[in-house]
Amino acid sequence: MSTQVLSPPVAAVRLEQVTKRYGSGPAAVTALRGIDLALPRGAFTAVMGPSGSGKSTFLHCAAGLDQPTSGSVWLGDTDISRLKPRALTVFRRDHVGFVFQAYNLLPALSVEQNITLPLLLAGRGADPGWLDFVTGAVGLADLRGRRPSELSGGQQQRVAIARALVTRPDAVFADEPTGALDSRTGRQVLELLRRTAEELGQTVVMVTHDPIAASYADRVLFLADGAFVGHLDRPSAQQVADHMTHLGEW
Ligand SMILES: Nc1ncnc2c1ncn2[C@@H]1O[C@H](COP(=O)(O)OP(=O)(O)OP(=O)(O)O)[C@@H](O)[C@H]1O
Repeated sequence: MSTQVLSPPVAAVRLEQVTKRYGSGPAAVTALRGIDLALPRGAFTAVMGPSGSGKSTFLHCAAGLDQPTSGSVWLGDTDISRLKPRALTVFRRDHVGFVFQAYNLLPALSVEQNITLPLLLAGRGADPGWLDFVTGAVGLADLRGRRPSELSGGQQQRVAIARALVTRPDAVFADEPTGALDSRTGRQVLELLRRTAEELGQTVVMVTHDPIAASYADRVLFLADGAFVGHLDRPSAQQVADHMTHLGEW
């Protein structure tokens, strides 16, 4: 009888003993304290925590925008903490999607040109089927020729989400993606992020201050003083808010 040995699936995002210190000597600040974390493919994860708990630092280290002081960060099967700056830039462009509070669209380019910009920069052609799918999924099929100035804030954020998805990245990292939107438009953007995880199997990691935004995630991780101190699965906004009050001021 043979025994089949199945290797565990590779996590989309994995941090091993990640520490981040800013500065040195008595003024040094330890923003992340030995983070160990593995996020499965296709999961929508929200990260919450009080101001100064290390959320932005975590996102920047996990997404390869900043280097940890020690420890390793893996995206798919690549240890990005070992990459040299040039290789890291190329890796990020091809394997990581970003959505920020500011949409960062290029005003002179059309919706479609903004969406396909990461492919252009990578010297890759767009797969027309995937481009159509992504553009339709974010509800922009009829607006492909418009300029960003001819779009609402929510529509501009949807262009940014499509741009983040177009390379089929290992993970999409979102930093307060609804911070500049009214609550109704914000909910549509959150619903879209949730659908990209559910329907496209896209791994999404979102940092937010907003318990309602966090309640759209499969799992909410709580960060306090540079360490993860708990999580809630598919919580309501009220449960997230209650948990946050236990962590102190926010
Ligand atoms: N470039 C930097 N130099 C020195 N200290 C920094 C730097 N960036 C962040 N810090 C410190 O690291 C800690 C974590 O900061 P970080 O911005 O990651 O927290 P945060 O949870 O995102 O905060 P907020 O919710 O207020 O945006 C804080 O004490 C902050 O003052």
